[in-house]
Amino acid sequence: MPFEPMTPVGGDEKPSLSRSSSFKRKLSIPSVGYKRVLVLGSGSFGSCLADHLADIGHQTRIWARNADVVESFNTHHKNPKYLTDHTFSKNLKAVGPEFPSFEDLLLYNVIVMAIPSQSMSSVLKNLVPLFEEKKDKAPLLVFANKGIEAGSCFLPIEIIERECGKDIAKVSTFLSGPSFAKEIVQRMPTQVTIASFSATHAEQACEVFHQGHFLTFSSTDPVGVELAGALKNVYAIASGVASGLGFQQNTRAGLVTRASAEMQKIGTAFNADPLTFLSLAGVGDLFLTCSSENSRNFTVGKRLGEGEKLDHILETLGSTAEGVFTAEAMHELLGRLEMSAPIAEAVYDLLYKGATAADMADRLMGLPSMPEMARPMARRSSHSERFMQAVGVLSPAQSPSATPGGSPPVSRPQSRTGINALPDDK
Ligand SMILES: NC(=O)c1ccc[n+]([C@@H]2O[C@H](COP(=O)([O-])OP(=O)(O)OC[C@H]3O[C@@H](n4cnc5c(N)ncnc54)[C@H](O)[C@@H]3O)[C@@H](O)[C@H]2O)c1
Ligand SMILES: O=P(O)(O)OC[C@H](O)CO
Repeated sequence: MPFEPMTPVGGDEKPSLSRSSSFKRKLSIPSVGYKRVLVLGSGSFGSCLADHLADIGHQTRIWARNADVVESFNTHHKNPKYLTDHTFSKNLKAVGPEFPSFEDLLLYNVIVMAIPSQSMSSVLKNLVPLFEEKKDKAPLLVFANKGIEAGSCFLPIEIIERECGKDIAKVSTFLSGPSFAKEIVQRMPTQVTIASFSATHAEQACEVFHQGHFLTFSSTDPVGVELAGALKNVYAIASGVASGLGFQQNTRAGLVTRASAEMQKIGTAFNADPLTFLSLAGVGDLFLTCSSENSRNFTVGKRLGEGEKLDHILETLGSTAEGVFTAEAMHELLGRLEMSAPIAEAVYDLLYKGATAADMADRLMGLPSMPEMARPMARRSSHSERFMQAVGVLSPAQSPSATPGGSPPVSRPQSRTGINALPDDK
């Protein structure tokens, strides 16, 4: 589908927030100018981000692998499967069901990927010829998925490095934070983090998305942001279980706080900045997802707590609950890290080992008393070191094998909060 000349959609006129609620802000032209954006993935999140980007003036195409979805977007401005009540921006056009050709991919200067983490790799492979051709002039890449790949236990940035190389991984950007798609399409005020090892790319991505109802904050801690986004889904399942069992606010607040401590501890092993876990992508998304039935992960947990079987829940959920896969990957990862995280482990046993919701509650409330706060400890594993070396944030000279008798220097600032290492660290 050819592009018009690079002017704002609708000429010089600012697009209006036609479907906004009482919260209306004047739109401004993004400071990076209008872009040609391709959104890959036409589920809830890809659709809502494409709607936002088209509405604020970017020439936006959404790729759907289903012909009916393409037809419905282009004819009725509707997604027949997700966010079905919403009428999408008339400026948004769909392409597909075939993946865009190499020549078409050359037209875009921003590519947003909103494919569930377990399928991300297969879609990413289609972009490799583009990256090989464009080398350091690759389009700005924004990844919006929140999960860990089962089997490899890879974060999205590691999948990118594996499929596309470290040069692409280093400039990729990751959008995360408290952001239910169904609220974004209603133009409810939403705030997110966009992170990259490249501050320039993170800031550029922020400028593409930033508008009155959708605020962006940049970060240079993509690993912390991705870990937080993936892990909160597992803890949302735990919080849902508590709700399904009939527990109330004390339980949830305690669970979320201990979940935050587990997340910081795991983050430390990945050399993530502990402060990231206090950000929008950290506690922001953790609070949101652990406290709302609009969360699919919370819903899975709640239905398990009420006694439903996992297979039936997943068959009838109708949308992706990343936490189910991430719980399995996290179990494997915790083993490799030689680290315990009792809540995450209890979710794994509930999903994969036949434990019941009541078993889970007994186990977590049967933990011994312990100091709540412990000194932070950097517990980097060979898993995280391999990855950090691959993307160039750790040189081989800094690895433990090159540092007789001790851990290598850790480049991130040390936490003063003291809550990122739990007292049961081995
Ligand atoms: N929905 C939200 O509110 C929300 C918010 C923030 C982040 N996210 C994250 O965004 C990611 C996508 O979630 P979602 O809510 O859009 O999921 P969804 O279940 O609503 O949709 C998933 C979409 O991906 C498509 N898809 C799956 N495998 C594919 C493949 N191999 N090739 C092409 N398309 C494929 C499906 O057809 C579907 O359109 C997840 O990682 C999720 O955690 C979602
Ligand atoms: O519906 P969930 O549980 O996948 O959560 C969606 C988003 O991650 C919320 O920020």
